[in-house]
Amino acid sequence: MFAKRIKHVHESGSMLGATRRVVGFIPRRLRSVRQVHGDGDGEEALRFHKSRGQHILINPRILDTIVRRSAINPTDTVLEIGPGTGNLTLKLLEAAHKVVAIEIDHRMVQVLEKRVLQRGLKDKLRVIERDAMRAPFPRFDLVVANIPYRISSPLVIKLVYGATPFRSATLLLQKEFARRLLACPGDSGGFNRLSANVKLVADVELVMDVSKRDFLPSPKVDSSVVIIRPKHQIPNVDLHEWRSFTRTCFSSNRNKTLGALFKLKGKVFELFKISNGNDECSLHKGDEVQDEGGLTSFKEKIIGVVRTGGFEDKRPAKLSLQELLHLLSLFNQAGIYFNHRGRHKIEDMLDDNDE
Ligand SMILES: C[S@@+](CC[C@H](N)C(=O)[O-])C[C@H]1O[C@@H](n2cnc3c(N)ncnc32)[C@H](O)[C@@H]1O
Repeated sequence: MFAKRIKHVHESGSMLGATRRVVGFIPRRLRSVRQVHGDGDGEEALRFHKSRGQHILINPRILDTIVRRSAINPTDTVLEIGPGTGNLTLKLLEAAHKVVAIEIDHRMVQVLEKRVLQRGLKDKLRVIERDAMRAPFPRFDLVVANIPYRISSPLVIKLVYGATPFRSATLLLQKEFARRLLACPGDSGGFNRLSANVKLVADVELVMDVSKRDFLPSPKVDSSVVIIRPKHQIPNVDLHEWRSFTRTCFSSNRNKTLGALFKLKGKVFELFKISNGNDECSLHKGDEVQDEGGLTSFKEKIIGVVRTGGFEDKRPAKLSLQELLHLLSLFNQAGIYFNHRGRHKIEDMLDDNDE
């Protein structure tokens, strides 16, 4: 109990050292913090929930860098996912025309709104109290956020494959996750389906690494800030088909060759609706192979494309985007298409396992 009531001061650079010293006494498992905001917001007893990724960024230097590197114009509307108690929000409000913040936790919204009101910035903030993965995004120019790491993958996909055009997304992410976004084919950082899907439509830049000590309570992992910028021009490919195709290629052991992957009996048919010329096969997960002769020849056709394209011995995690696109075009030329059950809504895409 002795350490369960801790006082810390938000955002005050002069108090940060003191905060760090206090934080030093917090047991690893501590999840309850009594906060006193440095800007005179009064006491707020808050229990931070690990399950909601509630790790508050307390280092003002990092907060300032995030805002500065986001290059916010005074006319911009910024979307913030998970504003928490508002340390980042207050700085965004000073730089932007408007901030739209989506926060799932009512207690956080209450603290945030109180702090914003006290600063006289209420008119610039719109809070949407919802799960960001379920809420439709409003129009925005930029995203700037220290997000809950649990939703990193679906959130990044929702942004870069979403309908709203935006300039950039500055995100504080788990370090390993950020490295995957930055990875190139063959990198030890782990080029995977997520890397391929994001790289097709966006450029990713590393801004800085952030220590776990810069948060309260301190998470178990280190973090990184990245900036994701949607590309102005993307390859001429059906994005829904591309995503289904990358699911096939990265669906099992990263080290499996494409030859072995596509040879796996049933694998090809298991995950997708596949159209084969006029002879449409609509097989879904769990379906049995009905027409052994027809499907076997179809399977051979698929393997033939992999072989004649020179991809049989190659591994998906080592293929460049150009090579992946080339393989997809070879399939299409052979009358083989990948469509994820014909589903085209972004919400459906979010079920995907990108990691
Ligand atoms: C890592 S904290 C960031 C807090 C604040 N932005 C900061 O930098 O100090 C993540 C915040 O996201 C909120 N959150 C968690 N899951 C969410 C979701 N699905 N949709 C919206 N907000 C969520 C949490 O309640 C928490 O306030």
